[in-house]
Amino acid sequence: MNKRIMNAKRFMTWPRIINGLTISRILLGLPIIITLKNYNNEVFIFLILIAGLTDYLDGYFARKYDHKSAFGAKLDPLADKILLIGPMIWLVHENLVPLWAIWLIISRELLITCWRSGKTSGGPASIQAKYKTTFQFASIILLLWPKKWGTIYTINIINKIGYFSFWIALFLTLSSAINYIFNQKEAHQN
Ligand SMILES: O=P(O)(O)OC[C@H](O)CO
Repeated sequence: MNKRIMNAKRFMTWPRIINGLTISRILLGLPIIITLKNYNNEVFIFLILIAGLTDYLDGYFARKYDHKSAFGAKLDPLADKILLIGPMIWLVHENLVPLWAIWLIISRELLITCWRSGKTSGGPASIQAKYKTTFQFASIILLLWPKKWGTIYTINIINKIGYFSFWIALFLTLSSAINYIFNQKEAHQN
């Protein structure tokens, strides 16, 4: 086999691919903010969906190839937070959600990051927290749905579903934090 291909294969180990996917999600945070600032919501949706895909794939590969690690358990939720905090602040900027709700979410995310940093296991994400992140993603996407992608009527409905999802996300954000802190055995390793 060609030496270069062999070297590339040796470099592309599963832990590197998994962490690479997670880090790419962090890096997507900046272009995502720039697209929002430029009101380019079409590209924003495209980028955030790619970020969502990396979130799915890093977890999928970690489970499939049994490469779960404490480092990965800490990095993966942190990447989600770094990615989503920008669009959440943007929701306030656009008067789509109240400032106090985003303050609660950001405070919770900082608190749980601090809690997780002290865990030797990495404090793997609970199922409830995974739903929380899914609802955060979904509400951001639906609230910032491009105006060109539908009629006034359909956009209005999409935005309303997004607004409703946002409150579910807030509820899950707070309740999952309470479960982490008071019921730590419920956390799942996946
Ligand atoms: O609530 P956390 O900090 O456990 O984060 C959950 C992750 O974002 C799920 O992928």
